[in-house]
Amino acid sequence: MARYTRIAGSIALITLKNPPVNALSAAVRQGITDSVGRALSDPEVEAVVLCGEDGKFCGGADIKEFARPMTGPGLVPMIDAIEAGEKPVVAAIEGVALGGGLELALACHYRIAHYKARLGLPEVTLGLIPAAGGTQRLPRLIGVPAALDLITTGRHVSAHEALKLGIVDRVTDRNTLELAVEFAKSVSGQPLAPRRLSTRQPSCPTDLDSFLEGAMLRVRQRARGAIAPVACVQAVRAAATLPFSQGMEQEKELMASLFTSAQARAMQYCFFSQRTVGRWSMPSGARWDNSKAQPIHKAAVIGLGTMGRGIAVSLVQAGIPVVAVEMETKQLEVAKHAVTSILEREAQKRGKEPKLGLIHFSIDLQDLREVDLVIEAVFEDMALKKQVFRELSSVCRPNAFLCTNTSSLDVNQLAAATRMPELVVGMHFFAPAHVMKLLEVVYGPRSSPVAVATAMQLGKRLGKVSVAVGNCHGFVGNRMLMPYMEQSVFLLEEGATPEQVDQALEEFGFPMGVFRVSDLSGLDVGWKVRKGLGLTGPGVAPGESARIRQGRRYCPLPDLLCKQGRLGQKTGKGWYLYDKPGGRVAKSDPWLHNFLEEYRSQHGLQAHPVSQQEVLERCLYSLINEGFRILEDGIAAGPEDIDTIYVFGYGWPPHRGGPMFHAGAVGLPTVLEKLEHYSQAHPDIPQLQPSSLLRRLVTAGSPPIHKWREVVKTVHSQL
Ligand SMILES: CC/C=C\CC(=O)SCCNC(=O)CCNC(=O)[C@H](O)C(C)(C)COP(=O)(O)OP(=O)(O)OC[C@H]1O[C@@H](n2cnc3c(N)ncnc32)[C@H](O)[C@@H]1OP(=O)(O)O
Repeated sequence: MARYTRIAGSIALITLKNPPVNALSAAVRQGITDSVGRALSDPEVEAVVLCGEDGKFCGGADIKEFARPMTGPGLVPMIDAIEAGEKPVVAAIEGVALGGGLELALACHYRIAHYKARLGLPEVTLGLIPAAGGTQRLPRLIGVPAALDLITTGRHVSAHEALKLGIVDRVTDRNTLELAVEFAKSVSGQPLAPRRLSTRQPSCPTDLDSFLEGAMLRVRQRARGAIAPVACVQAVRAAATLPFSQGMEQEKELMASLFTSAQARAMQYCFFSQRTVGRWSMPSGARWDNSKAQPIHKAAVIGLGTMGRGIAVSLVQAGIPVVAVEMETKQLEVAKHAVTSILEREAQKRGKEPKLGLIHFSIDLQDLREVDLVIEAVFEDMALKKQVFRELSSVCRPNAFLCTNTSSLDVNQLAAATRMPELVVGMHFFAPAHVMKLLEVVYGPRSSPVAVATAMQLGKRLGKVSVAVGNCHGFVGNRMLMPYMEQSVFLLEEGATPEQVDQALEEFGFPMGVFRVSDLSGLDVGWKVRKGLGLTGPGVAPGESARIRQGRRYCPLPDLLCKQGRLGQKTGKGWYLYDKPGGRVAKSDPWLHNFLEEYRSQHGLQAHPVSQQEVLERCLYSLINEGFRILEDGIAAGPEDIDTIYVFGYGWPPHRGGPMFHAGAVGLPTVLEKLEHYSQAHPDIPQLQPSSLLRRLVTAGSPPIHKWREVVKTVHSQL
């Protein structure tokens, strides 16, 4: 709803009231419509101030209403009435003005923002366009290039950037409402026509066509297959080339085709999943709302390789003092130089001073005595990590939280090496750790709820999307990746090329196919893991067949490439060829194609044409199947957790919701049928055998994804 009050004699104050973000629900739209009508018809009112309760202007249209039939007044007529009114309306923007919230502010004749406010049109991240006039008014206010940037990326801008761009008229560190009221009085009686954005001409680049073509190319590259960014460009083109009313018609048509699309559903599911994972729970019954996080005043990172450096940068950027530890002076100096450069570069990008004073570099573990939390990021070796945890346990305060950044090792074994195993959790960051949004918080059987709550809270402070997961090899993300990667190399044995597999995955929407990713991260990473698991190297029993391990099919191709020194981009060759070591542009490598042919003939393998459909079904359904096993095992609390991990950490296209959402969208019976088909064709690949949870869900009539937890619960209660 909206509250109407009269203040300072002649000012009508309209306050949006819909906690927590004053979203524009039907009741709020009705409240605004009624209040604006009242203010315009009251002869004693000279001007209007529009604000939001509790320091938040407006978080936009009410996303929860999107799935229901529309009721109440429409957003567009409400907004148009404000702009057309004969009394000045000033938006007092505190907190957020996002989506429909910013569109509402754009219809006001003046905008005043608190310096901490954030503004933006994030509809594209929900699979939509800003269709309450945002695509038509913003270009008319700040010009086509700047508007296109905001609309196609959905990024939020600070109040100061908004002022520079011309979105707001004033930024204040005073009481925004008081200033807005003073301002409203000062502009009362001034002509309103120039303030109505719908009447302005947008400023366009001289080469508009080529500018828009370039923009279209970029959005298509950035999010392959996503339809909303394309519609954003089309809507802004309409703003640049058509009169306002026709532009609005186009905006409406484009929105109509997006609103009910599968992509919009998927992206809105992602939005709510991100919030669902914040309400974490553990099988013990510990939850986000009954476990209290401890404050972290000072942290430490031990091991300053690529991951440790990124984690240290993340902590410093969040304003947390850090002790950064390496074992030897020489390594410490190299790391210090690298971390300082990243901090300086990142600060420059944000127009801020680097917080170099917050980081202390050391080779002395005694420097960790005062810290509240340590994140270990040493080499991925169990014996070494255990040694580090033993030392940390004796050096650190008894109540210090000890976290490991391991990507797959057993957190419980590390906990066992300490005096306080309940204070040990995994904090699995993703490279580069200061950029990637995902954090897997891994709890072992002995991790205390306080330790989990503290790691989750710290993740939030670092700006991460934190997901609490159970302890198993590879946790959630990497565990699901294993069958996916296995399928991709099996497909090479059967006749596919890396190019074909990558193309299929990239057309599905991944930014990079599996082989390009492998070249980028280095083939030796997986090689080391496989050695550790006894799948290759000295751990393999003598006489064991090259293509069978532990009784199941194994593909030695990645190991063979590693043995030849083909480790990916860093050596200039891997699955692809690069112009030099460290080169980034992947080219097809005839050597590799010959190598594959020789390998197949050596092992008596008959190559057959592999279709794009087979690539997708085998790679994606084996990954999804593992996701069902993870749910069955209680390693992830729900499908939303898995999907959030994949969208934020593994490049799963958000417009496809995440692997588990995708399974639901394809249809669980179809996924089951395909897995049955492929597992019959490949009985030596157990990962293709459908999980019992998938079977149960299909038997239960394939309920919608938000009901899966109930089926999982019945599985657990029967165990
Ligand atoms: C014709 C169509 C015209 C316009 C279309 C639109 O306006 S689409 C909506 C555009 N707006 C957005 O995309 C903003 C979405 N919200 C956010 O980005 C953040 O929630 C926000 C506002 C920055 C606040 O972040 P914070 O971290 O403080 O809170 P949190 O995200 O946990 O949200 C708190 C609860 O509010 C719910 N919520 C947030 N925004 C909306 C919304 N627009 N509609 C409905 N509900 C919203 C959110 O789900 C949380 O509730 P919970 O029950 O915990 O899930």
